[in-house]
Parts: sequence; structure tokens; C-alpha cells
Amino acid sequence: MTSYDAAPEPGGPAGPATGSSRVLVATAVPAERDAVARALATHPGTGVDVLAVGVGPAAAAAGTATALARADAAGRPYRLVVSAGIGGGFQPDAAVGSLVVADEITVADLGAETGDGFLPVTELGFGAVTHRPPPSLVRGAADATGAASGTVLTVSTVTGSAERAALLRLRHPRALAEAMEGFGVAEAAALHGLPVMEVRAVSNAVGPRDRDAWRIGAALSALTEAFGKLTPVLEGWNDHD
Ligand SMILES: O=C(O)c1cccc(C(=O)CC[C@H]2O[C@@H](n3cnc4c(=O)[nH]cnc43)[C@H](O)[C@@H]2O)c1
Repeated sequence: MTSYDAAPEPGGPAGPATGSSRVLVATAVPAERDAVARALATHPGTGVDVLAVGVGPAAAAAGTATALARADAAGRPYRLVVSAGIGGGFQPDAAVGSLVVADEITVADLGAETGDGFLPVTELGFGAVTHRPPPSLVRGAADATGAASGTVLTVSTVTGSAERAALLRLRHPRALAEAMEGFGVAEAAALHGLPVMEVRAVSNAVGPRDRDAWRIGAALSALTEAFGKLTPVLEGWNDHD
């Protein structure tokens, strides 16, 4: 079953009888949702739902948590959550049009500025800044799609300068891409005790803002192609890490 924009209604149509086979894919915007849905349409009966939950970590966390709670209440819980969409790629490691699977989902700007630099919220004694997807799932996804695996950063502000891009890479040397939802989706999944992964098709280079250079169409096509290969991996994966 593929859902659009709202969480599946409790007791609603379609979907497998048992809840344990279900996977939730959360995108930011409808164009990304539709790109994933095009691939899911070639794999009918998968039990993979895709929702557009909004742009940014707060909308992503709220929308994902709501979908997970509704599914629980309906007695048809999800077993895996995927954050997916387009993203910025750090050059030269993640070229425009390429695919990145996160082995770490890290929020880059949750913390405090101090006289000695940025302190992540964990160093202030709170919360988390990183979620780690199951290694076997990351490997399976990367093998199936040809994606590179590395850290995907979650930012509330799209990077717009070479200086900021360089600073992010200095703080996160394994970062391949940045986007705006992964950490929010991961926090919602963690709240429900579920594993999470993130897949990004690179639409633009992280760096000086040049919106005309964003290759959104190519990235959305790459996302569709990726989910064509990824869907059997999501279906077949079991949490035995
Ligand atoms: O204008 C369109 O047609 C269109 C179609 C699909 C998606 C978009 C977006 O603007 C999606 C915003 C979404 O993309 C992520 N993103 C993409 N590049 C970056 C980046 O360099 N830094 C951070 N985030 C990026 C992000 O997750 C946004 O939610 C437009």
C-alpha cells in the first residue's frame, strides 16, 4: 500500500494483515513522495507506505511520530522507518545525481555557540545528536543501489557558503550529504523503538547558494531508481544486528 500525505487510517483499506511487515518512508515534499511512490507501484503489495511529512526536522519528527502512533493505535505497527528525499552533496565525494545512504544520521546545528566554538547538545547534558541505522541494512541498501555510505547531516538552514560547508566537514569529516529531515524522522523512530535509515539523492552541491544549479529532476529520477532496487531490501531485511 502507498499512502499520501496523511497516515493510513486505522482499519483503512489495503496493507498486509500483520503489522510487522510494514515500512514507513517519510519524505519532505510531495514531489519526493511521488518519486518514491513511482518505484513502489512496480512492487505491488509491499507493505511500504510513503508520506510527505514536511520540510525541516520539526515537521519531520511531528509527522513521522503521528504516523507511527496512528499505525500503533490501529494495531498495524511499522517495523522500520526510512527518511528519503533529495539532498545536498559534499564535493567531491557525493556528486550531483548520485545516491547516499546514511550510516550515521547527525544533526549538525543542535547545540550552543560558545566562546570556544560549537557545543553539541549532548555536551550540554541533553538528548542525542546521532542515530545509527542498522549496519546490515545500510550494507544491503548500498550494495543494491550502488550508493555511497557515510554521515548524512540534518540542518535547519540549507548551507549557502563555502565557509559553512568547510566548517561542517571539519566538524563531520565523514559527512557525504546534508538534508533537513533525517534527524527528526530518526527521533520519532527512536521514540517508538524502531530502526531508521536515510537515503538521499544528491540534487546540488553543498556550498555557495546557486538554486539554478540544483538538478531536482535528475535527483528525483535517481530516487525512483533507488527505491526500485531498495524495496526488496526493505522487505527482506530483518532486525538481527
Ligand atoms: O522545486 C521543486 O520542484 C522541488 C521538488 C522536490 C523537492 C524540492 C525541495 O526543495 C526539497 C527540499 C528538501 O530538499 C532537501 N535538500 C536538498 N538540497 C539540500 C541542501 O543542500 N541542504 C539541505 N537540504 C537540502 C531538504 O531535505 C529539503 O527538505 C523542490
